[in-house]
Parts: sequence; structure tokens; C-alpha cells
Amino acid sequence: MKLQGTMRINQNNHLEIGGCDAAELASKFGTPLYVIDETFFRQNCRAYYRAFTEEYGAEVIYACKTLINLAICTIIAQEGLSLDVVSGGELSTAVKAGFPMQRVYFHGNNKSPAELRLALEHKVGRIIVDNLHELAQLNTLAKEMQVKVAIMLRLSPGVEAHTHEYIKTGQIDSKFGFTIENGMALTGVKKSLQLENIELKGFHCHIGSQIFELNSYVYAAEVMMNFIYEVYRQTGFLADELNLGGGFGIYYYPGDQPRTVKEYANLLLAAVKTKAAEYHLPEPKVMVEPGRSIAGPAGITLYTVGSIKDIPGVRKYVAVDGGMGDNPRPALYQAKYEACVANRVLAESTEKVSIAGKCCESGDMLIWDIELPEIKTGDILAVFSTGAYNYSMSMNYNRLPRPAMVLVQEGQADLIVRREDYDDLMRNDLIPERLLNLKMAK
Ligand SMILES: Cc1ncc(COP(=O)(O)O)c(C=O)c1O
Ligand SMILES: N[C@@H](CCCC[NH3+])C(=O)O
Repeated sequence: MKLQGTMRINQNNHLEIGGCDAAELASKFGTPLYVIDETFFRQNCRAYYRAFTEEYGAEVIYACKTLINLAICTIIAQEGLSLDVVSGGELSTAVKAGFPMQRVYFHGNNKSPAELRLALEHKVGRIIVDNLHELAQLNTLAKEMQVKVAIMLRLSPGVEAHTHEYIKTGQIDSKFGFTIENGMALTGVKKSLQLENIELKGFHCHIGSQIFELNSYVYAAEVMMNFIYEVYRQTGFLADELNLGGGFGIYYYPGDQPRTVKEYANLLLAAVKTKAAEYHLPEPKVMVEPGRSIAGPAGITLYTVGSIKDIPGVRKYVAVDGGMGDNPRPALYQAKYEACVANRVLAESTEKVSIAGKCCESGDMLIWDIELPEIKTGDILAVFSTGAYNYSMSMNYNRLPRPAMVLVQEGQADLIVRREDYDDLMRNDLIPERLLNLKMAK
């Protein structure tokens, strides 16, 4: 078990985060509960800002699919990072939070005309165009609205990142972006340069997520710089901007060994510099889009232990009051997590148990085979590193309300997302008049 950020074990042998006792948080706000360590979240933002922006003038764009709400958006704005949004919903959150629109980058492989219009209305900084269909559609909309829109093209550099099959994106056979290798990317550039209401600024790639192998990034940067040169040679267009995406891996489980953000920055920027020198080109402005490495380690989830079932000689199932509804990652990617008993962190002896969620799915298992102090009904289980892709991928399967989220710092805990209630679950339900007119069976 690795305690990160402000987490520590207090004098009551309880887990403490942001100066707050986790068991007290559970009793005050209920469980399941997402807890975000504000100090740690900000430290992660600052590590990026220092390593990329202060050191190299590179722009750090927080990928808000990781975790977004009005409070988080406010923190990102305060820390001087930009924002990657991928939907009208994420964009509207940024608008409502008063996020500076020129620092917003709009991504996605199938943006709807309504979403594109919204982005144009709010004058977002850049639209990252994914494909030819979108390029034509965006030009038409921009013409209608009499604006010229600054874009980047998302490219598929053909780099295989060493990560889970579902979360790698830069390979040739991918739903994302213009493929460099088969000429599609060059066609996209030529087309962009012809369109009257489009202003091409540069290129983007994102090779995947939870990546530890920094060489994959270096290789992607080199491929992108080769492309910039090739485009310059063939069209005379010189890209000003190069966005190399996100994906920097974090610690979830023994064996995960992330490098430092500083090493990541130094390697990436060195690769760009070397290539620029080789081609006698000016260095483009570099951008990165971290998500998980900012929010992930800064979050924990608290659960209350309910039923415990011991199948002698087989397994002891410990069920908690959440599961795949609030954290679908184990079911989706076989993701592994560490956890502790928040109200009894250290103990002389431990036992091996498996943590089950409460959804009606055999696959709703949060953790298989974890050593924990002997656990009892009513104990509080804390699962670590749940800040990224947990709330943002949560769901209401089995009509389970989504948990609340609190932001903790120096002993203060503030609710930043209210817990859903049963009325929230039925908010959009309608009963047609003709059903109301029929009698219910006795
Ligand atoms: C385009 C894009 N940028 C950035 C990210 C952020 O990735 P991560 O959270 O792994 O840093 C993603 C998600 O993988 C993405 O799709
Ligand atoms: N949702 C994934 C990461 C994919 C990121 C989106 N491009 C995860 O939880 O690991």
C-alpha cells in the first residue's frame, strides 16, 4: 500500500487525507464517497506547469474527460492549465465555470454539428479536427457564422503504445485521426489549406493512456516532426503548434513505475528540438494533454463494508456499497487497485479477501485477492488512485445513485458534487398518458 499526496495514518490508526479523518468523512458525507486531495491535485498541476511551461514555454492542457465538475474546472483555471474537452457537456461545464475559452481545445472523433456550433459560438481556442467529414462540416458552419476557425489536425502516427488494448489510440488501425502512413494526413493538410474559413495551426497526436514507456513518446514526437517537415517540403505550410497528447502512467499497483513529469518533459522537448535542428526548422510550440497523472493519484473512494461471505477453502467475498457503478475500470480493463481499511489501517495480522461490488454482475469485483486486516461489516474501505476515469465513467446501472464528491484540504472538507438521490434517477422518466389510462393488474 502506497500512501500518496497528503495521505497518512493518524493517531487513531485511521487513514487521513487532506487533514481529514477518512472514517469521519464517511460518516459525515455517507458512502460511497469520492474524496479529492486538493493539495495533491494542485501539486500535480504545478509539476506539469513547472516542467513544461516554465522550463520550455510548452502548454499544458488538462484532459477533462478524466475528472470534471465546476470546482475542478475552477482549480485548473487557477493553476494556469488549459482544458481539453470532448463534448458539448464538457464544454458547457467549462463555460459555466467561467474557464477562459481561448484556453479550450475541442477534441472528439464525431462532434455533432450542434457541438461544433457551440464551440464556435464560445470561440474556443482550437478545434482538433479528427477526419475529412468533420473538416468539411466545420468549414460550412464557420462560413455560416462568418468566422475563421483555428484548428489542429489529429493524426494517427502509427505508434503502438504498451498499454491496454482498449486505451491505445495512436496505431494505424484506430478510429481516431488522419493516418500519416497512408497519405490521409497529407490530404487533410492540403484540404485544410484550401478551405476559406479554416486556419490550420498545427498537428496533434495521442498515442494512448497509462503509458510508462517514455520511448513511445519520443518516437511519436519524431514521427510528428518528420511529418511537419514533409508537409513543409510539399506544401510550404509550416506548423506552429505540435500537441503530443497525454497518457503519462501513474502508480496503481506494485509494478507500476511512473517516471517523473520532469523526465517526461525533458525527453519530449529534447526530441522535438533535435528534429527541428535536423530539418533546420523553427521549433513548434509544444503542448501536452495530461489527465490521469493529474487527477488519478489525488482521489480515493470510501465504501462501507456490508455482507461478508466466506466460502471455506475457496474465497472470502467482502461486499461494499458501490462497485462497477462508481468504478467500472476493473470490469472494463481488469484494472488493479490498492486499498486499506480506513478505520483500522495497520494490524498485526491480515487475511486474504476479495472485494465485491453490489451490482448484479459476477464481473462486478473491485479487487481480487487483497491482504487486509480482518474486516467486519461497517468497516470503511478506502480504494486508492480513483481520481481519474471513475466519476467521469460512473453509471446508474441497477439504478444506483452516483456518489458524492468532496474536496479536502488542511482539515476542511467541502462537497463539490452532491450525491444523487432516487428522484435524480427518475428525473427524465415519463409515463405516456395512454399507459396511465390502463389499469394495473391486481
Ligand atoms: C486526446 C486525448 N488527450 C489526452 C488524454 C488524456 O490521457 P491521460 O488521462 O492518459 O493522460 C486522452 C485520453 O486518453 C485523449 O484521448
Ligand atoms: N478511460 C480509460 C482511459 C482512456 C482515456 C480516454 N482517451 C481508463 O480509465 O483507463
